[in-house]
Amino acid sequence: MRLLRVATCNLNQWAMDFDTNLRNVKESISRAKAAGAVVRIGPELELTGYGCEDHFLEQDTTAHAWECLKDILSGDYTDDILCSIGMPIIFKSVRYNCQVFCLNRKIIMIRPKMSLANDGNYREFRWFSAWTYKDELVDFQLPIDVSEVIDQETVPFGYGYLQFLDVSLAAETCEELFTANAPRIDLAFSGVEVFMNASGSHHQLRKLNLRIDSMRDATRLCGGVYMYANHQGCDGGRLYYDGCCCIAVNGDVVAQGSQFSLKDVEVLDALIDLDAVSSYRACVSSFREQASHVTKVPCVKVQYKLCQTFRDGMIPTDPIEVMYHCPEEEIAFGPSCWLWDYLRRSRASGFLLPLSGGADSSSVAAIVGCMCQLVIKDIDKGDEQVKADAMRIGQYRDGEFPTDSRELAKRLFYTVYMGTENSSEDTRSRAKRLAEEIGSFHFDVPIDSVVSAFLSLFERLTGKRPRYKVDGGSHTENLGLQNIQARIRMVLAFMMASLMPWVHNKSGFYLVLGSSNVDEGLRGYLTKYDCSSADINPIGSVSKQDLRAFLRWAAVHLQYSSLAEVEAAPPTAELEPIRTDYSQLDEVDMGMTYEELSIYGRLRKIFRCGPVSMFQNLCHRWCGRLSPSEVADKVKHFFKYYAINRHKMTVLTPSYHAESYSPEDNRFDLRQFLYNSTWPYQFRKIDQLVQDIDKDGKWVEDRRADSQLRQRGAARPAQGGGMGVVAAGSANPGVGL
Ligand SMILES: Nc1ncnc2c1ncn2[C@@H]1O[C@H](COP(=O)(O)OP(=O)(O)OC[C@H]2O[C@@H]([n+]3cccc(C(=O)O)c3)[C@H](O)[C@@H]2O)[C@@H](O)[C@H]1O
Ligand SMILES: Nc1ncnc2c1ncn2[C@@H]1O[C@H](COP(=O)(O)OP(=O)(O)OP(=O)(O)O)[C@@H](O)[C@H]1O
Ligand SMILES: NC(=O)CC[C@H](N)C(=O)O
Repeated sequence: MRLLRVATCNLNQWAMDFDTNLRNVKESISRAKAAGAVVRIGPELELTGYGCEDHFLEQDTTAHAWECLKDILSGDYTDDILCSIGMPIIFKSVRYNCQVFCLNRKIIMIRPKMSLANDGNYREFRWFSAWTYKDELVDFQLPIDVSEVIDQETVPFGYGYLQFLDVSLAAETCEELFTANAPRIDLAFSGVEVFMNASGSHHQLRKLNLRIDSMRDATRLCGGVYMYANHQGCDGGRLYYDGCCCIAVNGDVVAQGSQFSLKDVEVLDALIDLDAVSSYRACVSSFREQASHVTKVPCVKVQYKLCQTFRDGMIPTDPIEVMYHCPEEEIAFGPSCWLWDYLRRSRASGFLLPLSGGADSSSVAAIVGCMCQLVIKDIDKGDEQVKADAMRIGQYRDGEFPTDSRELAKRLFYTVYMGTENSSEDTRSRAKRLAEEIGSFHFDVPIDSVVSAFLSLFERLTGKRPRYKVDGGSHTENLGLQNIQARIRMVLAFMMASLMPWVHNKSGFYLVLGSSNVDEGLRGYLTKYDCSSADINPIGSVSKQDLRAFLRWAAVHLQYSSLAEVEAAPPTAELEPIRTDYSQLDEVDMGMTYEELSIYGRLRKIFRCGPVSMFQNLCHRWCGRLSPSEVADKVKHFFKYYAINRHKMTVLTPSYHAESYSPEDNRFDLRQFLYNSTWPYQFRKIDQLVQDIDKDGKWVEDRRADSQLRQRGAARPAQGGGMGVVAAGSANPGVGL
């Protein structure tokens, strides 16, 4: 029996912070060795951090990565352990995203990434080239200072595998796991048993199963061992890399790391029986057939043994049940870990949140509360890094440290209710109760005097005083009066965030948290530069529906029981006067429900629908419920407001990326922001389609019959009728992960 102990890791790297990154890489190698592992893999571009973006264009970045690698190779880190280390490398003036294989203070091979990630949040082609040459490995001349230290001039560079005396291994870098023509197929046919995947992969709600299924499928179809390493944390941007390093063997996961954690380094190891891999492959007839006439893959022969032979007490690691968090937990833990990294790295002293007692800001408050709970749990478990960070941020003195999440929240979390004459006692008291449950330092500040000061100033200036709609004012007056309340809140929030530490004899500043959600952003149902303009926003790409589920979950699991009431209340901005016959409600104001908004959002972004194809899809989906002309009205209404308000996305507070239908304009959903909001061409086409449908009524009948059949469970493929129908509820995003 050939036994191989392998180790993979989650590292919390920080783009461009070479000290932190190098320390974590070294720590992970030391821990892998301590566990007896002879193979260690780290995340993609771990020495620089994955999110360096245009810093990759600077020669310094690559040069510093080489300096860090030289440092590692100068010590005993790589003695008796094969390490794959991720870094950028320039070869013949072209930059590649590489896994560098090191053993016993030498570099034995460099494998450049062959399929770059370029969808959604990823833009690797902007900084790197994909390696496409597959025929042979080429010689790479090492930088002179590295060459002198490790006494080696060149190293094989390119696509290939490492043939040790007793095992063969190869890289498959992040995106390559998800490509149709994955390298592992030819590699497996060439006898490679261990695939080492260095990843930089971010969290997105409900996505983890795609990653795990890909690894399971990869090793189920090809046999073999799959080692997956990932970043974990906020490395300086909107993404949260969600770790979950793992090891899979022949279709089973045998080790799984955490998805959300405050730890800087997590190492996972497993003992693998490699003979089980060859036995698994050799028993599949079709695998044998295909492997017998495979294209030749270049390899580097290494005269070294990595495996151990069986001894008593050496038991290969058993398969485990994979653990998935439910979406509510993902919303709780992902954003709270991201906030913790942001807080400790920004060197701020805490957060300030305008807390309205509504669903959105209450969700953000609960996420900060969850962050405090996680910090206390990790301190209890003995995590010295978390403890040191918490002591510094909370400004604990004389060896004191936090032991209670509410006490910690009191130090690093201000919440402010900023009521006006339009606010209700319900929201005011809900905000207060939630603040008590979380432990935040809460303020209840009436802002009417400031609002009326502005209105008086305006009146002095123009001789006119606007009135609310309910008092006979026009739409413009009504909006103006709402927006001034909202914007005053933003100014006060920033003022308090910068001055409250001074008031409380503390150093530093607080970061203002925003709480607009993805649906409001898409519809533009927010005041530009009001409390939606903050420093960072943990829920900016979470949908209202998911937030409501989260609130129900958090009421129980985070023990903030007031959230149940928050969730049950109808969403309202409370910017207009409440009368016996009128109270402002979000869904009425918007002219659409949050549920509808979520559907529009998914169709627009995930399924790439313009107005016409959205109309076609919804005609099908809502058939029997709405007539085509009603569907047309709804779609036009949505696109009109989406277009009018798109400019608001350009100044959206940077927010945690959680959703594949995020309309975030800066990095993810790149579109113009000045539209013809009447969409004349597209709306005319929709009108024409409605007319055609109405003309013979046949289409409606067909669709109705279809829908009845479906309801009776008579599943049959959707008859698109040239309508390009997609299932809006489908989990298949059809875009890069
Ligand atoms: N094409 C364009 N490019 C760049 N900027 C453009 C623009 N068109 C308008 N603008 C600018 O945008 C302004 C209009 O946007 P904005 O000032 O936001 O005002 P607006 O969108 O008209 O009104 C805000 C809406 O948000 C709602 N709301 C709901 C819930 C909560 C809150 C809240 O704040 O708490 C607000 C409120 O009820 C109202 O319907 C214009 O006055 C102009 O300054
Ligand atoms: N009375 C208030 N006190 C403090 N902050 C407020 C108040 N009203 C609104 N805000 C802030 O402005 C943001 C936008 O207000 P809006 O009425 O749109 O709320 P929302 O987006 O529905 O969120 P929520 O569900 O938290 O009320 C809120 O999330 C909150 O941060
Ligand atoms: N860094 C990458 O190659 C990313 C690949 C893929 N889009 C993911 O999220 O996992």
